Amino acid sequence: MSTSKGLEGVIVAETDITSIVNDQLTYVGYEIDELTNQASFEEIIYLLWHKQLPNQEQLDQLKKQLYDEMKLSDSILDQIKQMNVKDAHPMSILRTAISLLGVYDAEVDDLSEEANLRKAIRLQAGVATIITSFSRLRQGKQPIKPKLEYSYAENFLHMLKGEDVDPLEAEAFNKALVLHADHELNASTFTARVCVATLSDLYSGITSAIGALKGPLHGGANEQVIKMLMEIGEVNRAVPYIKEKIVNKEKIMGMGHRVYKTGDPRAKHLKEMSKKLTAKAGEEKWYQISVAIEDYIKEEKGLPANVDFYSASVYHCMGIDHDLFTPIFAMSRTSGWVAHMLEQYRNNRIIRPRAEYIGPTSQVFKPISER
Ligand SMILES: CC(=O)SCCNC(=O)CCNC(=O)[C@H](O)C(C)(C)COP(=O)(O)OP(=O)(O)OC[C@H]1O[C@@H](n2cnc3c(N)ncnc32)[C@H](O)[C@@H]1OP(=O)(O)O
Ligand SMILES: O=C([O-])CC(=O)C(=O)O
Repeated sequence: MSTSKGLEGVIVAETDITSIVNDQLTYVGYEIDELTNQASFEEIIYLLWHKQLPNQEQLDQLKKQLYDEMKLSDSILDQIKQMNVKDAHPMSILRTAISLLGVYDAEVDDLSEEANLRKAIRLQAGVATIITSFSRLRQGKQPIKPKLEYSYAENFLHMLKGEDVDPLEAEAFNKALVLHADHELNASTFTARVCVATLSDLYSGITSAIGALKGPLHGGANEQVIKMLMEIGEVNRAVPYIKEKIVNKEKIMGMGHRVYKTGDPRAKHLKEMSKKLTAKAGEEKWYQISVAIEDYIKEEKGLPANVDFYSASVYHCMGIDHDLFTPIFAMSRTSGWVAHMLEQYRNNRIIRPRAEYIGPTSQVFKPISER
């Protein structure tokens, strides 16, 4: 048996959802650049779940379904209020609240495609309401209802902030949702697929995936990036700060990728939005510090910025709390997790690799009195 640490380069599934070839990313065969510049997040949800772009009627129906499911029941809201909302990390709250949605779904164990698509809508809508309601509750404010005329991105910002939505922020946020929607067999998507390959349910799959996304080597990196930018504080401190980290053999968050070697094609879009939004907010230094880090790491270590790097300054300049950055990633990625779980159910076999045993052998058991 040969091992591949971290399963690097191992192909364990065929998929017709997302492809990464020569550092080019496509969703169902559409180039990510084209989708980012032209598509709404709702069109991406439809594309990932149905493998085709929606027509106007299909899109309107999806938007209405999402809007209808964006109202959380009082019992779920009451239980969120009972959680440790002041101190717990929002990813822990989200993981628990998504699991609760499954507790209240009568068709939780109906694994038919029709039931799974209904559950998918509840999950995709619920994740937005959970994050925004929780965020308002911990500030002592009441949750805000969605608006039918708003897009998914606009509704999230509206339900979070309780204000009219700024068009540039809505554009940036929609792009971020499109860019984070799916990414082949990343760690959280693989986790979701492993979970449902036992024929467990969709809520369990998303709950497991949120747990995997939370870590700083994966989705949790975006929160670590903003922490780093805040610690650096001024542009002239960026390079000395990074040099010290490298000397101490610490990883620079938002840099490097398992699959991309020349560059993450999503990063440039977020970089562009970071430039625009930091300028609008009069906080250009976050963009300038980010560019200084990116250039230095590229030159010194040959590592590219990944999707988590520039999303940090984008969300910061939109006034979003830093600990909500990873939940926002989860909100977008719910669309991809669902698509992959549907694919797994359609052609399922339990996922059960092997490990090579390297521990002691031929041990003789001694009763506890002799140990
Ligand atoms: C949405 C996402 O999940 S994107 C990734 C988000 N995660 C991060 O940004 C965290 C920082 N990055 C990393 O930890 C890694 O690059 C990962 C987890 C993304 C990929 O990990 P792997 O493919 O296992 O690469 P691995 O960690 O083995 O790194 C290979 C080499 O590059 C170095 N390296 C990789 N990333 C970084 C980094 N961010 N900073 C400094 N050095 C790095 C490693 O130290 C290692 O060097 P060595 O060969 O001299 O020991
Ligand atoms: O693919 C990966 O390993 C991580 C990543 O970029 C993502 O999940 O978007």
